[in-house]
Amino acid sequence: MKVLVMDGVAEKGLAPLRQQPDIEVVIGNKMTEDELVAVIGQYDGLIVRSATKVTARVIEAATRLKVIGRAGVGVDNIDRNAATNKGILVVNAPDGNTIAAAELTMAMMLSLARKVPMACSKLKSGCWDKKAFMGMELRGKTLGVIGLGRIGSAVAKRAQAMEMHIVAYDPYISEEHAQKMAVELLSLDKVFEQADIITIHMPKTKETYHMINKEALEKMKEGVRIINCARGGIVDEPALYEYMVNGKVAGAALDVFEVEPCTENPLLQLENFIATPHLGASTEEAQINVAVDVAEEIVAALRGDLVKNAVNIPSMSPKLLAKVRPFLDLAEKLGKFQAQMLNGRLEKVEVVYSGELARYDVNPITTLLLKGLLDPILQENVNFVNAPVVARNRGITVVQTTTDNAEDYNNLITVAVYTNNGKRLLSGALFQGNDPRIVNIDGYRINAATSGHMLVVPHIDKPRIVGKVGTVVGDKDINIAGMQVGRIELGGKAIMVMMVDNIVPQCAMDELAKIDGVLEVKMVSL
Ligand SMILES: NC(=O)c1ccc[n+]([C@@H]2O[C@H](COP(=O)([O-])OP(=O)(O)OC[C@H]3O[C@@H](n4cnc5c(N)ncnc54)[C@H](O)[C@@H]3O)[C@@H](O)[C@H]2O)c1
Ligand SMILES: O=C(O)CC[C@@H](O)C(=O)O
Repeated sequence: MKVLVMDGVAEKGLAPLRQQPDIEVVIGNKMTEDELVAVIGQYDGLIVRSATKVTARVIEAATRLKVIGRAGVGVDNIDRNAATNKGILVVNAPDGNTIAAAELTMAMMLSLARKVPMACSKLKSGCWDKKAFMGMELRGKTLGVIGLGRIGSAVAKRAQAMEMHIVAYDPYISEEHAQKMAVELLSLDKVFEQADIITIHMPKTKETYHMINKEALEKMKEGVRIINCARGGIVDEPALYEYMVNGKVAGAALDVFEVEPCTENPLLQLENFIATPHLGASTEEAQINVAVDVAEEIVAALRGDLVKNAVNIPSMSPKLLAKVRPFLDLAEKLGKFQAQMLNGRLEKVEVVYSGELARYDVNPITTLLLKGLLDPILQENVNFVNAPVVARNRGITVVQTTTDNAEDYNNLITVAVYTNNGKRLLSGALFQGNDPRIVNIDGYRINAATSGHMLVVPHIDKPRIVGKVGTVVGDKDINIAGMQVGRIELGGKAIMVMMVDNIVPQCAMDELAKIDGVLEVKMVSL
């Protein structure tokens, strides 16, 4: 396998990749989109920071690519929709540069308050000017944090040590988190009204694009100071320029710009404006951290293991993953089983999670079930990343529900698939926490393993059917390893599940179908 590493990702952090004997690491130089399009087809993995743009064209040309890793947080340089549609996993390294970005924010705040960069450059130009650089203390001032995630929280904590009062706006975090941090959660307008300094720590999205615009600046305090170490484009730069020139904004510090690299921006001419060239993550520690994190994720993804920081699939903590993992395997097997039992065009999938499972986030389990179900029946590659999108694109309705009632089991996954020819039901459970079993097919109770080859024969419950089926299979020199028969009532419909050591050939299946009382014959290999 080959992994292309772009954008000067720290070599020291690539050790987890370099240690893999079957993975070749190729360090790429800066490339245009066309150049990347020309070479990307050779790679199984790609690692970028922010400079390389992984566009839809690049993804289209990436015929073997399985994973794109971002050595950092923001994935706005990667076309996630295109990657998801193609089944390419996108992972990031969200924790490694939190402190670096928070410390740069503190540096920006202190620089704005004490005008350090301006005083320094004046002195270096030969002018000892004490009067021009009267500063402001941070103690007692109100800091408005917009986006109280990892970096926003780290900034709040540091600012509290400087005896600042912290208010924050973040519609997606809990009151409890804010309370724990001793941060007052307010509406955006209230933050604008109260803050002496505003610092931005959220992603660039449709919602946050130009959030700091004329209207917002109008609502802020006279003499406000603004910091953005998150993403360019959240601050409307011409509006900021206008409000700095008219004096409403006393100072601003930007590490990120709408267009980067940024060397021509009018803001750079302003005395009270501080700029750095996207240095938030530029510490040796952060670069090694993010490189190690992303390299480990790439290895996991290429090995088919679940990753911790996927941005286009449901993620889970390692602790939760350990608990849920056996259910993921069971769900995939149930999907695969159903795929081989299907008769007709798939229209709807209903999954019911019962018992202890109802306590977990079941979305990833449904995703694996869909992968198991759709991958064998579709021409396109269906994986953990694109399974829900593939189902949606094909008009297959997916419904999932949870219930505490698992009948006789501690946990139970029941999947009903609906086709134009009717409904097929299958249930599986984990016995003793890690022994996956199929416990019900179309309402017939059975107890079958989720591995190997199975001949599934719905039939009429009457003498000599089992024997005849066994004879046909035996005549083909196929060993029968075990058998289960499930029936609801004597003489009614029943199901036979025969565990066989080899796949039963089609000619034998045709012969079986002709046996009087046999209703259907399906070969299932898990
Ligand atoms: N300058 C740099 O080099 C650098 C380095 C690291 C991270 N970053 C950027 O910093 C930002 C924050 O990173 P993080 O690790 O703290 O991410 P995070 O995901 O931990 O936090 C982002 C927070 O923003 C909040 N948010 C989302 N939409 C919002 C909205 N409309 N209004 C208010 N809050 C909103 C989220 O709820 C979340 O709490 C990201 O954009 C990241 O790309 C920049
Ligand atoms: O890689 C970098 O230098 C910047 C990373 C930063 O913007 C991020 O979002 O993690």
